[in-house]
Amino acid sequence: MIDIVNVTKTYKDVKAVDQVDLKIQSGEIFGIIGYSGAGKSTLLRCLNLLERPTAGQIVINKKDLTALTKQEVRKERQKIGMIFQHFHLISSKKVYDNIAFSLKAAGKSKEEIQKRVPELLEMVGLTDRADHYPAQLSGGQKQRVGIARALANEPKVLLCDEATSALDPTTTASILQLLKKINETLGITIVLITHEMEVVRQICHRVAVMEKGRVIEVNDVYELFANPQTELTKQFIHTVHSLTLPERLLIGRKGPIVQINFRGESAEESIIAETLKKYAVLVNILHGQITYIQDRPLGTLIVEITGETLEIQKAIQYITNRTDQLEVLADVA
Ligand SMILES: Nc1ncnc2c1ncn2[C@@H]1O[C@H](COP(=O)(O)OP(=O)(O)OP(=O)(O)O)[C@@H](O)[C@H]1O
Repeated sequence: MIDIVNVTKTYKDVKAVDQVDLKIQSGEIFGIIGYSGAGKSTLLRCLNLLERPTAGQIVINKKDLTALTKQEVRKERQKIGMIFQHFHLISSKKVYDNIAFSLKAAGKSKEEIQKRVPELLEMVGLTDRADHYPAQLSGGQKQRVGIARALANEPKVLLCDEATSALDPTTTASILQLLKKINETLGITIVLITHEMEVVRQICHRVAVMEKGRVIEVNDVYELFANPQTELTKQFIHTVHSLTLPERLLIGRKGPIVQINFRGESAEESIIAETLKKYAVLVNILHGQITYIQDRPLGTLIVEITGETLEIQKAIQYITNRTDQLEVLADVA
């Protein structure tokens, strides 16, 4: 659906985007995560040619946008909606007219506009706010207007530029749910950029991690959480799923302390109970967490295992075979 082919964007001596290759599938919610300055916004803006790549191609639905004239690009851009962190609404226009504005710009008739705006208001849950001005709305409501406006001309792709970064966690969750609904019911491909792993966890199917203009890791979101390949990805994951054991819990222990990572079905099985039945060990749970990603559990448990050395070794081997990963955090001397 969207092919980003070896795209580079340079500003004087800054390589904001550096040889990025990505394929985004139709109907996907694709996240791009990175710290400030990683090049996310620039890459996103290259997708609808708000920024023209210095090198490389943007191919959407088999059409190479980088090969089109300015006028042709303007036409293609109508098939790509965009929403922004700070909403970019017209403050002097009411909600209804903010949405009608993009329909007018696309040359829609008065009748079409009168039919379409109420549909859009209903879709984003703002039917009763049509006559309000942006200043009379909450941040979440403003973003809903932004979404309605972006969907007005029935785009195939929706680009989201840090769309929830200005919102509180509850409002963020409701906007993400709305985006998910739009993706599922209208089949629109969504590309979103964010610096928050929680946003990726909540709605993305796949994600690319960016650093210094480059994509350093791309994966299905669950796989990325379960098996991160780079330090930066691990840092992002730790913001959502991580366990740090207080130092004092490591002192005076009688057996090894192990961290067990469970994924998929193994997170829901009674592996610890079965270990206790099979081997003469005691398992003392010190810390634990289960995170759900795309409705699949990813669990981490930190336990102390005590008993005879041989039994402990057998128990560790058994747990290792049954789970995704086991790491001995502290062994007894
Ligand atoms: N118009 C511009 N002129 C010059 N340099 C730019 C321009 N836009 C971006 N840059 C530079 O390109 C790099 C990437 O910026 P970009 O905004 O794409 O990163 P980002 O990951 O989206 O960060 P943020 O989340 O802070 O917006 C930065 O070093 C930035 O200073």
